[in-house]
Amino acid sequence: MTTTTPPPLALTMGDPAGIGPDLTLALWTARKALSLPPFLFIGDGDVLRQRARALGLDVAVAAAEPETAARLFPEAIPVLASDCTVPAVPGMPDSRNAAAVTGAIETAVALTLAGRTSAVVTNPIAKAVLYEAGFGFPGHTEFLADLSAEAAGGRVPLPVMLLAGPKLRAVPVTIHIPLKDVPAALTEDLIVETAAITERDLRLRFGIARPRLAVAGLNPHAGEGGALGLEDDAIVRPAVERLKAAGIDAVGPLPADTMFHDAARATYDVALCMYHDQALIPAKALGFDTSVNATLGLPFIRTSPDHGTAFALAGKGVARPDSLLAALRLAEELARNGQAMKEAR
Ligand SMILES: NC(=O)C1=CN([C@@H]2O[C@H](COP(=O)(O)OP(=O)(O)OC[C@H]3O[C@@H](n4cnc5c(N)ncnc54)[C@H](O)[C@@H]3O)[C@@H](O)[C@H]2O)C=CC1
Ligand SMILES: NCC(=O)COP(=O)(O)O
Repeated sequence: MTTTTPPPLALTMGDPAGIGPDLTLALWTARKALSLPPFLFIGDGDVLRQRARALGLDVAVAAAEPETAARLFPEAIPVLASDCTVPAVPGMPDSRNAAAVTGAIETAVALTLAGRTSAVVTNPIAKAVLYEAGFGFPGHTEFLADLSAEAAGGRVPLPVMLLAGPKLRAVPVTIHIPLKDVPAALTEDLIVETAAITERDLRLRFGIARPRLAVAGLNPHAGEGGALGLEDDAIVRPAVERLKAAGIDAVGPLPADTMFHDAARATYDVALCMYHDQALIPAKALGFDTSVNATLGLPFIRTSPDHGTAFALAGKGVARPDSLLAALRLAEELARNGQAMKEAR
């Protein structure tokens, strides 16, 4: 059993004009009551100071390194600088600050891979704002996979998006692509690889001894025997058969419209969905404030709130910090499980 204090979580700034700073401040202000896990905020300290003033919060901010963050945390928000180019105005994103946003993510990954922070927790980014500045990835998920290549042995790992909440865990097999491109992107291999990563991470990181996977069909009624689409029988069903042959507890293809009600959800640990909204609509409908977006398949732990930048709420003190809190707690738990696994080896 270890007696050492685990490294802090690395919490990235996200879009400085979004609600990330509000949520960070709200949680830190309630740190004692919440027994908040210590984090190192990677971003612009002035953004936190200015937002605290706007919200009437008495918050101290202190320059820190991972090694000093936990000691400083009771008195101040520890900040490792990734500074904005122009002042951040709540609700008014500016692509000139893109380098500070993406730089914070890069730093968080590097620190976590080096073992100096225990997990990456990301505040929301606005994808379109980053695209304007030339960001070449659809979102965090794909960017984080790219940043993992060296640590993963030189190959960009397949990142798996998991929405995890108290009522549902759901994984979209295809992620940030237009709906019209989904059928072509959906292959037997992609389903099998995504399912295998999900099964392994649920077992090893989440401690579910034998995860039960429910695999959704792509088409209405899972294709209705081919009358409503061919992909379910041609692609999804053979993938499920391969998973079963590999010893994974998988069923499907299931009609997606009847797999998210209470009784259906009780029969599985994770729903494997064929496209983004098939997974994220039920996840957010069942737990917008309690679900966490975690990335599986990476050589480090990453979690995030399930929501976005909510620009209309930034600087107003009304954004709910529950999902970010859940993300910090899940990151702490997964890091603890990972540490216990290492020590048990
Ligand atoms: N992990 C990430 O970085 C994510 C980023 N996004 C980005 O966020 C931007 C805005 O996306 P939207 O689709 O508008 O989603 P959004 O999640 O920002 O907002 C959707 C609705 O939920 C409300 N809302 C969101 N978070 C809230 C909170 N904590 N408390 C109270 N109400 C909250 C908003 O006011 C809005 O009505 C986009 O640029 C998108 O790319 C979206 C999802 C995740
Ligand atoms: N809708 C979920 C989302 O956009 C989050 O994506 P990511 O930035 O975590 O890849």
